[in-house]
Amino acid sequence: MEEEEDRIQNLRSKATELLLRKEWKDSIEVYSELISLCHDQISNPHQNLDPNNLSKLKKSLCLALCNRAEARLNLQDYPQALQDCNEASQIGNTHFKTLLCKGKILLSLNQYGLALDCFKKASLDPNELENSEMLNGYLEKCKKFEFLSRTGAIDISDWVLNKFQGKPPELAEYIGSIDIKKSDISGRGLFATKNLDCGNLLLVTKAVAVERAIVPESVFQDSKEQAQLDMWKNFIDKILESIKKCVRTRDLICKLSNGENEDQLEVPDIDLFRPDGEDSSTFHDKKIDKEKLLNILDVNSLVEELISAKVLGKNSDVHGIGLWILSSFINHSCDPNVRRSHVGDHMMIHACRDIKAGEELTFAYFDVFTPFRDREEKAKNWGFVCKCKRCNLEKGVCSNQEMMEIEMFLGKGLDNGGVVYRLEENMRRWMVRGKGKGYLRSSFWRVYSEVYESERSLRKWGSKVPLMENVLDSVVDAVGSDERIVKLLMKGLKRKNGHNKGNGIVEMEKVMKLGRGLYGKIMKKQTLRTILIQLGN
Ligand SMILES: C[S@@+](CC[C@H](N)C(=O)[O-])C[C@H]1O[C@@H](n2cnc3c(N)ncnc32)[C@H](O)[C@@H]1O
Repeated sequence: MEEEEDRIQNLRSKATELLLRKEWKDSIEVYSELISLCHDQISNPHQNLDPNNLSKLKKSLCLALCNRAEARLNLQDYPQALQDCNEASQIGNTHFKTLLCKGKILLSLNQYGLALDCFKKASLDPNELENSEMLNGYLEKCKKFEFLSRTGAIDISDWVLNKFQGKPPELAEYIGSIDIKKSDISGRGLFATKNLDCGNLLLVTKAVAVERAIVPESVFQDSKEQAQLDMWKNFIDKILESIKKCVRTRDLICKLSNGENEDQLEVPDIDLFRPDGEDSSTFHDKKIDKEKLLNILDVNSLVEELISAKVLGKNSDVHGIGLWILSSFINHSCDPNVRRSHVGDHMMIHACRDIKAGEELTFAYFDVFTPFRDREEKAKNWGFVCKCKRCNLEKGVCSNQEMMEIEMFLGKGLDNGGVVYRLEENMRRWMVRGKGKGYLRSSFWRVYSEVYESERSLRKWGSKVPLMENVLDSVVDAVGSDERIVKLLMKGLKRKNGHNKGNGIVEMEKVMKLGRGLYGKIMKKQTLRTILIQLGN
């Protein structure tokens, strides 16, 4: 018996030393040995332990489990760390260290409400007053995140005003008024469950993994391709690592499309994707083969679009690829109604126009300011034929002989004003009206924008082409807000009002509405105004 006690004592000292040295993997190994020794001692029927020894053993076991959980937490192995904490709580359910560790794990898993309960319980321990400042920090963070995940009241103004420097703001995950349903476009899609205003936040979701690399535009094509290949390989490794650590992540990834028989796929309950929802124990230990995983990543991974890169023209050489699970249910449309923006590893989705309850949410997988045939090619690279309303309409128009001629002229450097004039004339003859006009103008955005940007073109064609404001209104109506529209509008305003006279209130209101469509209502009005003015410079 004494011998066993000495062994326990030795293992404990060794493990503690490793833990203090932050040698997580080694400390886990020694703690595992210690834990199984404690288990053997407690359950051995020949031991005849007196209550005092039994209580001492249980205390050692509880502490070892909790310390192993701490080491696992540091390796981001949350499910196993949580299991250790749960076992430790069965032995001593008010053990301060266990409650603190469990709270930290739950916070990392974005389970804010449950984490808050742990920290609150820990704060009741009268023997831990010296830790109250640290505990208050966690309590405040949990309360803030719990509020944000319930309301989506996110404001990133300070970071934006600081020119996106420093660490991006910490965001809570948030699922707004959305649901997963069968889609008329393909397979499943995300849908609005209530009427939404342009700019409303719908989803904040953290990536399973993101891999970023600097790929300078100036390098040779070969080096660029190699850098992208390396990035993709590292990204896959990161995903494999997350899957190995967490059955829940693996099961959720398994629910994504691999591009085959999408219409037969089941429609999962959106609650499965809520961090505070299902417990990981309800998930099944299914295997996912590597080929299926690669197909899933191929269909669902997205390239980051960084706000800072777009607004300030900075970091444009930084490329990132990531997998965001819930937003992977969003189908593409060339006439999208939501947009995404990226802050750190979080993707935020907001309405880029007013949306009616029951409408499917769609964003653009690729640039929609390009002619039908280019988009058709891009969709093909994604592995699908686009079934959106706009493509259906343009498919008919674009097979028209005259339209083909116009497209041919585009490549031949013909006067852009002439192309716009012909296109407008033809739309009149083909009786293309309403949204259809906006669709075609968006498809030929390059020529329209070049005409409106050039004083020379405007002098020559100004009386024969429609007013820029009318064209921009129809394009916004067709494809929603876009940086390029705001840029042109701001330039037009400058031209009209002169450089120093400021912008008209009514016009600025219009630009602000476009800004809300671009970035969502996640910034104070003044901050949004500042970045929109920068966009026009
Ligand atoms: C990221 S997933 C979108 C969610 C998917 N529909 C599902 O059920 O999981 C991308 C896949 O959806 C389909 N898809 C998305 N947008 C589409 C569109 N506009 N037209 C046709 N298929 C589309 C394609 O099969 C594409 O590979």
